[in-house]
Amino acid sequence: MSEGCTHDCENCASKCSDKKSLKEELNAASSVKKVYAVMSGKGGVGKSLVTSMLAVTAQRRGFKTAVLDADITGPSIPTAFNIHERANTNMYGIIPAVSKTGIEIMSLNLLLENETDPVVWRGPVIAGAVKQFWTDVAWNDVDVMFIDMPPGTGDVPLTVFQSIKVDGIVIVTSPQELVSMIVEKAVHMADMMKVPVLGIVENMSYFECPDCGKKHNIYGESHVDEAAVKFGIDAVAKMPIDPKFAKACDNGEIEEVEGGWLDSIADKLLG
Ligand SMILES: Nc1ncnc2c1ncn2[C@@H]1O[C@H](COP(=O)(O)OP(=O)(O)OP(=O)(O)O)[C@@H](O)[C@H]1O
Repeated sequence: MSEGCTHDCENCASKCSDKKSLKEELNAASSVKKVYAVMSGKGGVGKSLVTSMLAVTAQRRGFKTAVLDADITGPSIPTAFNIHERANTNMYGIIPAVSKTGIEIMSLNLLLENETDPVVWRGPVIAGAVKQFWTDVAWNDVDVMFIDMPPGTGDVPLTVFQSIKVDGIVIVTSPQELVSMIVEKAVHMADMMKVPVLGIVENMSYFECPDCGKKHNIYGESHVDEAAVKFGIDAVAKMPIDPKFAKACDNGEIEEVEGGWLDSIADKLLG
């Protein structure tokens, strides 16, 4: 152990001979090729909506897709995909739920007796549950997995980056946020974790009048393009405010939503 040991071998610059990786082994029966984390600076900006829509886009493009819902205390992914059953297990581990179009999903809601039960757990227990979604779930030959992260840059995002091999990050913001600051925090965390930020989505960017098609910046002018240039992020997407998104999430119909708002991000992630 070196004198300057930080006990964080993944990110420590010391050249110790006994460096240990904190990365967790994927379940032995699983295969997951690429993993992308979807982050936001605060709750309610549409991170779960963007995660779901990216997953739907990937599945439509022919990639075997999965969603790991790491938003343990506010899981909204199962509802968006109309999944309300409990998860089963077999000799290989926990079997993820499968959506109508074949997307594999794991969320704490699939393990609760009642999906309305609150999860009143401390940080390390929550972080442990997320790790188990990687080590104990039998993901079946997945090409691309999206992780719906809890908002912010706290305990659970840290655990995800330390224990799971993440290939890239997508940041979701809204025009009301101090975009530059939010993006900068996420970019710094990504740098520390040595994971590239591949795209930014500005959700609720504008409202498009259904009668005349004019776009209105309800929450003010967008600054996401400036932030993207500042931090060298080349894939930017803007999603409108549209009640059909909220309705689709609430009714479990996210796989029926059509539109290419996230194509620039999907092109970057999926090629
Ligand atoms: N562009 C949009 N237009 C209309 N409704 C939206 C839009 N984006 C998100 N919503 C709705 O806003 C609510 C919050 O969205 P969502 O759950 O995706 O946010 P979140 O950032 O994941 O929140 P949290 O981190 O608290 O889970 C949902 O009901 C969702 O359907």
